[in-house]
Amino acid sequence: MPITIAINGAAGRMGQRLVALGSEDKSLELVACFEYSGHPKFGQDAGDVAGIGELGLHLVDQTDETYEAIIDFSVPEGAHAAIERAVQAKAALVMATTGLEEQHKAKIREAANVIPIVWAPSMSTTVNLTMKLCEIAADALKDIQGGADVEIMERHHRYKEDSPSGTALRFGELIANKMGITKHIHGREGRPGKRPHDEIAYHAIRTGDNPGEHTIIFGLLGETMELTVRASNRDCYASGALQAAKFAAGKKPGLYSMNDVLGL
Ligand SMILES: NC(=O)C1=CN([C@@H]2O[C@H](COP(=O)(O)OP(=O)(O)OC[C@H]3O[C@@H](n4cnc5c(N)ncnc54)[C@H](O)[C@@H]3O)[C@@H](O)[C@H]2O)C=CC1
Ligand SMILES: O=C(O)C1=N[C@H](C(=O)O)C[C@H](O)C1
Repeated sequence: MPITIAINGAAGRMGQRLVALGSEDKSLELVACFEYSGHPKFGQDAGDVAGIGELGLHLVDQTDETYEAIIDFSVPEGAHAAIERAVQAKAALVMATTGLEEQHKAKIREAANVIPIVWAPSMSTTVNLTMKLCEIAADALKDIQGGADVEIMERHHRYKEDSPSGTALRFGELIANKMGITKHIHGREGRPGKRPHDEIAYHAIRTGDNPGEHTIIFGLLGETMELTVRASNRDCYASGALQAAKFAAGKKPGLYSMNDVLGL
């Protein structure tokens, strides 16, 4: 039997790719497409909006359908609604929205007591693999003579609302934990003076339609290592989220990561 899924934020850039890929996947059945009622395409057929032709599923803000998993790519308020929907439906939740505030994060942790939740700032396989590689690098370089400076650059499309990306922040958190770094700064201007070692700096670039790239720089005296991971379109995130929904449906309550989903 296919796993029944719902998508929250279904008319968005990511939502449309989830509708397209989710409706093609024979192991899944797309049963609900949620959207904000003020969206200009609210009420329209979700397949038409996604550019794949009529699916017979409309963009709604409520439904009588039951589903085993809900995938959220929306905004913080939408994420809040998705958590409530998942708890009410006793469904698994895939939480992909970034830029969440502490109140939303606390709500996710609380909900994980009653439902299974996969929560990750990036559902991409190569991004999660690069995170592992960065942890290895950070561990190896933490005590290197002369020190290793870590800086994180990310590039995204002009429409992105949060900065730096959730993925950049996660890279920084993982590296900081390994290297014992406590200071996180965002860009530099004026005369900040000599760079302290105990610092990770984030640089966020917003141009055009870039679907996302991250470069993590480990700068030593005499040599530099850079790890770059780059999406060429959004399907790496959408297919990862669908894989996460299959993984989580029917699992016991708890918080799961993409490492759990991907077996990394
Ligand atoms: N974890 C991951 O792998 C990835 C995460 N993201 C994150 O996903 C989020 C969405 O990204 P995009 O699709 O590019 O944004 P988008 O702005 O194109 O789509 C967001 C959609 O959510 C809808 N929405 C707003 N309020 C809502 C509500 N209360 N209930 C349901 N839907 C609501 C909007 O109308 C819009 O259609 C962002 O936070 C982004 O950073 C994006 C790509 C990958
Ligand atoms: O908004 C986006 O587009 C993306 N957001 C996520 C993030 O903030 O990390 C993931 C990906 O980089 C695309």
